[in-house]
Amino acid sequence: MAVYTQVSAETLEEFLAEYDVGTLRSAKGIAEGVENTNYFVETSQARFILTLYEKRVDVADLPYFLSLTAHLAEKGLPVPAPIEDRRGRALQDLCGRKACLIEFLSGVSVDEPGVRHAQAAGQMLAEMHLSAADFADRRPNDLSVAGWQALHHELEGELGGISPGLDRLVGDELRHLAACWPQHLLAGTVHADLFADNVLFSGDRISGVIDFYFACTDLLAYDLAVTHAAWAFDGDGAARPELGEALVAGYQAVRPLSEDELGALPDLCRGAALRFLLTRAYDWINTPPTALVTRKDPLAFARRLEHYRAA
Ligand SMILES: Nc1ncnc2c1ncn2[C@@H]1O[C@H](COP(=O)(O)OP(=O)(O)O)[C@@H](O)[C@H]1O
Ligand SMILES: N[C@@H](CCOP(=O)(O)O)C(=O)O
Repeated sequence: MAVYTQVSAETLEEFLAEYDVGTLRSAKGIAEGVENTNYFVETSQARFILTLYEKRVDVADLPYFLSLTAHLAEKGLPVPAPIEDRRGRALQDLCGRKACLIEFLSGVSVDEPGVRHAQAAGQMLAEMHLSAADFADRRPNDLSVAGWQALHHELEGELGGISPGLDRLVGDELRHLAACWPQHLLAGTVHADLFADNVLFSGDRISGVIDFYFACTDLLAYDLAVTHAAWAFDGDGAARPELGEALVAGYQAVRPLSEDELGALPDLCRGAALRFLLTRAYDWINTPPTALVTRKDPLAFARRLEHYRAA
């Protein structure tokens, strides 16, 4: 459930009156998602998503995220463009939150992706990397090695409560990654959270890429590693190598990886698995049982990490 902030029909009508988008026909809260409040809005002219940014999004980052999606949409990628009101403003204040009216993209996310989905996801990721090459804004990745160390420090002593040995696994892995994390690979603008629930498909074709709220400036190959950790395993965490291969092949069909990137990929995948292990563990420990949000299982990424370490 992700409708944290209620918007009445009257308030929404007033809000839409600032835009050239027609008049309100219907609005419905969207249950999927965890971070923000999302409404599906239909007007006499078109369909939209209305997002109200909740507490975990840093308001100072919003102009970066909105400029990036506008940039990619202008390049013709299926990325939801922020809609501007008559005065040219995309970022608004609504019901005590920052808010944005966003282009609606059709399609559905796939629960159990197949090889063709993974191949298309890899291709799309590379297309986004190329299309963002001239995007000038920068945002450091606060969830890279230093961020993982800080998270581990906060969680120390508590990880064992999730699973015995987890604290040791994370500590060992952090020491390894801090010592070998690549510094000189090609960097650029990355999505950093391209999980299957953020990719909309119409058949085998990608009709939408959403949720750019972890986007940042980091190694392009790390973004591929994040996508690998997200896509190349089944729901129980068992490896699906054919999906991983299809993903990397799709990526390389658009942007071939350098020798150095290929060589670094195993460690980058370990880092990606650790990143989601840590953020999920943080949420696991800090989300009160009464919260509306369903916590995601950190151990699914501990299993991925073990897989990458063994490989
Ligand atoms: N531009 C869009 N077009 C169509 N559906 C969207 C769009 N943006 C979000 N959604 C829908 O809203 C849901 C939640 O969006 P998401 O950005 O993942 O939320 P959160 O950031 O809270 O996790 C998605 O699963 C999707 O169904
Ligand atoms: N993809 C992350 C969680 C981020 O949540 P999202 O709903 O904003 O994609 C994970 O699976 O841990």
